[in-house]
Amino acid sequence: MPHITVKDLRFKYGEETVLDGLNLDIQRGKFYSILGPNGCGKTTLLKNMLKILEPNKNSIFIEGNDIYNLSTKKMSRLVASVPQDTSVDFDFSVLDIVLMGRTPYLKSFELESEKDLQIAKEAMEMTDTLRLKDKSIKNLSGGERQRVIVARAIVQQTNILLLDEPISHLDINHQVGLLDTVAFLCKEREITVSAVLHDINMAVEYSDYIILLNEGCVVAMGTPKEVIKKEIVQRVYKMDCCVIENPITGKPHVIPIGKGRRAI
Ligand SMILES: Nc1ncnc2c1ncn2[C@@H]1O[C@H](COP(=O)(O)OP(=O)(O)OP(=O)(O)O)[C@@H](O)[C@H]1O
Repeated sequence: MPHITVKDLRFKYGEETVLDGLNLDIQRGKFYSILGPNGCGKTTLLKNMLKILEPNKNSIFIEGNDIYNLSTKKMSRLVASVPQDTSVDFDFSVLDIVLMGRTPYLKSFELESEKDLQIAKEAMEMTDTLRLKDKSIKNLSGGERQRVIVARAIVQQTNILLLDEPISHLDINHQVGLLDTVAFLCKEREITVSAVLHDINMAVEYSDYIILLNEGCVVAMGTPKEVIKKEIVQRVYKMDCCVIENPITGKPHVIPIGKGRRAI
């Protein structure tokens, strides 16, 4: 059975159709990247999978259970997420923010245990945020804050991780570090990952499968080699490009050709 099934998912904001009958089978322990041009519905899809937006009955199933019928508490033990906007209004320390990921496991007013602190410490080491633990979340850079919110999602210890542009604020070293961590969780702990990414080449290197969306529909889904082809990328992103083979990994590598780029 797929870990997550999306069946004919349709979603409208008012009269505007944004998701137009999506079908996906997402397998356990695999890394899926969700790609597609701005406004094609990637975040809306993730928000439906998280029940931040209310999906229709019989349209999203986790381990065979219709999420329509799952409580918020049950959902928070099944799915952790990193939103696109990681800004936090409250003046909490980084450690407090990370520990919030343990809330689904605590009773009302119960304090975190030594084990919770240990889980938080491990996640902070994985995301290179431990040295920030006593700082206020309000005083972090965008990239530091993004890594803290990833740590919070990791401590939730769910089998599903949904990430919305998790590397958008990170320098290249932390981009690779973060995707390495997520890929490690995927492989070693059998966590299912769906990450919205804009960097096609990063997605190719880290994903088992790519889901390519356009105008609320799945245009292609498959391995990076199956999906990242010149004709498909040019058509969906409406731009000229060439796709070469990455000399190190043998995977497809997209080189965009802007109007200002000259051939040698
Ligand atoms: N709250 C909202 N109310 C009305 N329309 C919305 C709302 N949120 C998003 N939309 C519209 O829905 C469409 C899909 O938005 P969504 O955020 O899912 O796209 P996306 O693929 O994640 O885009 P991006 O790559 O720019 O983040 C867009 O046309 C957007 O303008």
